[in-house]
Amino acid sequence: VTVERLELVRVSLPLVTPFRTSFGVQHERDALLVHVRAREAQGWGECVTPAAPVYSEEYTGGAAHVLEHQLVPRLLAPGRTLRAEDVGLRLAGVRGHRMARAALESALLDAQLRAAGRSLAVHLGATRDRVAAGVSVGIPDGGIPELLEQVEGYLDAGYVRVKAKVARGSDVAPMQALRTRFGARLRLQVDANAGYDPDTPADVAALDALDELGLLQIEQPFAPDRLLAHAAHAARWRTPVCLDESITDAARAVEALALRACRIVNVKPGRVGGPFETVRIHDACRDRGIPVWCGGMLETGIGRALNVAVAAMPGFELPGDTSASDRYFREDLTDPFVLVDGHLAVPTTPGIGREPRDEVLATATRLPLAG
Ligand SMILES: CC(=O)N[C@@H](Cc1ccc2ccccc2c1)C(=O)O
Ligand SMILES: [Mg+2]
Repeated sequence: VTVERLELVRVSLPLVTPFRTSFGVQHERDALLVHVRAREAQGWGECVTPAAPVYSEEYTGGAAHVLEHQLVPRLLAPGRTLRAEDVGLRLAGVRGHRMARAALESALLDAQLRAAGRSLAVHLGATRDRVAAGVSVGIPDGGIPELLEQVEGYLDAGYVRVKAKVARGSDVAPMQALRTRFGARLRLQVDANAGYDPDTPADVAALDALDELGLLQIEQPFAPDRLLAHAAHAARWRTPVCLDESITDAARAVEALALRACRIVNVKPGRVGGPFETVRIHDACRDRGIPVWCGGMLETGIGRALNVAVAAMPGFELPGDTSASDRYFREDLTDPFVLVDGHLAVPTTPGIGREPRDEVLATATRLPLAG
């Protein structure tokens, strides 16, 4: 497509319930979107960074800065007519900033596919027209009683599996309470968001105790770079280790698998640099018989639309965190994703199949990057 105007759009959406993880608590989603106006069509992408560098090194202010001062100028230097497939090449000289890149690449791909009248799901070779939805449950302020209440509500809503956040001091007891309340049949996994230290005996003891609870996975117990530590403990545990923050791109995924650091991968298009790196990770895991699932970063409907199309790809055989819009927002930025029989419908219209609603955009701040 030929880019005529490129803007950053920043909008904050309140969360329906506070979302606490081992790295902090969120009360709203401060979203950063890339809006591409090309001659042929418009496109939208979402940068999944948190407001602070607590999940990875990236954060929204830094992403906005690197997009404005580094990524967009490089992208448009050779000329404004380009394909989404060229973004990786044009940004090849830049290290990291994968969440910022992902927003740019997916916005361009959205515009390109809209211009071609082709849905993202078809473009990605999706094989499903609806995807099973799991749910990620934070550490509630109200402790175990509130956790049981929240999980009950999500199971009633139809979510097919529950992922519970764990952290030092909030791990074995709440998970045992879920087992006691919902029985061995509850499809339950945990996500530590890198909150434990492999060299702290008490931390390892807590994880060893979680390993006794028949969980589907233990996600990212240790820091993202500690692949050997994950491998050492994965070998001791019955419960498969899933990595999220560690898996920054396909090359890292291949190394993590070769080191046996994990047996499952949480793939997030917004984390790994965009749809094309996502396909590379999907293919690398599939070639090695490693199941993947699509994680979430509290995206608005823009990022959620990308995730749902990705979750419909063949290798995404495990339910992910692509929950319905109302899990996070009373009013989504786009038409909502609604849970039906525990599944979300994959958009079939051109591009990502969602765009921001004008009334919510009215509250947004715009930063022109190229025009
Ligand atoms: C659904 C889920 O658990 N997501 C992340 C954690 C997470 C939590 C809170 C966030 C807030 C702002 C941006 C990104 C965030 C990511 C995860 O899988 O590890
Ligand atoms: Mg995670």
